[in-house]
Formats: sequence, structure tokens, C-alpha cells
Amino acid sequence: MSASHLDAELSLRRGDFGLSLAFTADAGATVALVGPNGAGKSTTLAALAGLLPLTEGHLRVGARTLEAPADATREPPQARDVGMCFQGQALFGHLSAVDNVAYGLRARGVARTQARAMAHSWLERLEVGGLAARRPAQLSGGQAQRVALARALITAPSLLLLDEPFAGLDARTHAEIRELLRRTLAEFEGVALLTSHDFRDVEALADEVLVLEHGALAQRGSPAAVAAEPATEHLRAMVDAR
Ligand SMILES: Nc1ncnc2c1ncn2[C@@H]1O[C@H](COP(=O)(O)OP(=O)(O)OP(=O)(O)O)[C@@H](O)[C@H]1O
Repeated sequence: MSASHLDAELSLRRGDFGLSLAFTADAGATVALVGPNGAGKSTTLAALAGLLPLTEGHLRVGARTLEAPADATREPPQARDVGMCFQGQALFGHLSAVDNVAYGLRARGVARTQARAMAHSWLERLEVGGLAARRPAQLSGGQAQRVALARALITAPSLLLLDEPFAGLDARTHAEIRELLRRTLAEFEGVALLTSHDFRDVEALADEVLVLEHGALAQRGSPAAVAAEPATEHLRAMVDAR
């Protein structure tokens, strides 16, 4: 594995909005993207996932180039070895919790019995092992979020993308799932990126913070370093509110 497991130089346009952002991250690192609404956090995750094409730059994971517009390289999303937990990307309503979690393995050709056994063990790890047979409509928001995290993690992806993983959870559930995610990410071998509007999430989970504003990097550093000298008003408010 190379020293920088993730090497991203992302340049793209989305209507009037332009994103231009370069960063690297080591294997095993967790990177938090923070910034005000519309700064480009979700757009960054969508670009990494291959859902929005780059116009310039490159995206490399380990020795593999996922995207490089200059030489017309572009791996489609399903070939990227990415685990995603995106806002609004609901669980499959017609599948049970265990089959939702097994889905990524089944899509990679793992036999049903083995995929289900692994899915059960991921549901146990996320403390919802007893809910395996339930459909998404029979789960609370916090339970569904645990199932969604298991679904994203089960394939041991090189990149794990979590867009506001605690959105809509009550304070207690938020803290519980944050702690569970902290323990899970400590063992995760890929690069994890998450977005959050809560600096307590950043402090608990991230090794590195990328502070975005208007589609560009305003500051980068450890949670302690950026909290000590916030470069943007938005970050200062986030730090003060923690
Ligand atoms: N489907 C779309 N088509 C065109 N522009 C879009 C689309 N989705 C988002 N944008 C624009 O891209 C810009 C960045 O949005 P993005 O969702 O990445 O911000 P964000 O930092 O994730 O914000 P939030 O905190 O609200 O989730 C915004 O100006 C937004 O209006």
C-alpha cells in the first residue's frame, strides 16, 4: 500500500457551483469534511463515489487510478470498492435488514448462505442482531442507521463515505451510534470520510479535518489544531457550540 492511500484532486462543476479540492489520506485514517450548507461536502463524497464526473484532476486509491479525465480513465461507481451511507439513500424497502446488509456481498458473487452469515455478524457488531428479519419500515431511525452502516461496511471497502451519519437521530442515539462508529472505525483499514455539522463528531472520529467553503479548502489539520485556530466563521461557531 502506498504512503497516501487516497490521493484526490477533485475538480468539477455542478450547475453554478464549482468544486476544486486536493487532499490525501493514509490507509486507516478518518477524514471529516466540515463547512456551511452548500460548501461542497456532499458533492465531494459524490465525486469520490463516482456519481459526479471530474472535469480535471485525478482520484487514486492505493495503486489504482479510479478517475483521471486527462487520459479518459473513469471507473463506474459499482467498480470502485466504495461503501456509502448517504442521506436520502434509504435501505431497500422490500428486503429484510439482513438481506439489505448482505446485498453488497451478493452483488460481488458471494453465495447467499455465506453472505447472510456475514450480514448477521455485522448486524451483531452494530447491536441490531435481533432485528435481522425486519423490513426497513419496521425499524426506528437509529436502528435503520445501524443497518445502513453495516451495509456500507460489510464489503471492507477501500473508501467508506458517510454523509451526515447522525442526521435526524435524538441526542442519546446520536452519542451511542457515534461511539459504536468510533470503535468500528478504529479497526477499519480503508479511508473513511464523513460529513458532520457537529464538532463533537469530528473530535470523536476524525484524524484529519478538511474545512470547506465555496467548494474549496479553507483549512486542513487535526481536530485539535483546527479548533485552536478556526480559519472560518462557520468552523468557529461549530467549535464554540460543541
Ligand atoms: N443536483 C444538483 N444540481 C445542481 N447543483 C447542485 C445539486 N446538488 C447540489 N448542488 C449545488 O452544489 C453546491 C454544493 O452542495 P453540497 O450538497 O455539496 O453542499 P454541502 O456542503 O454538502 O451542504 P449541506 O451541509 O447542506 O449538506 C450547492 O451550491 C448546491 O446548490
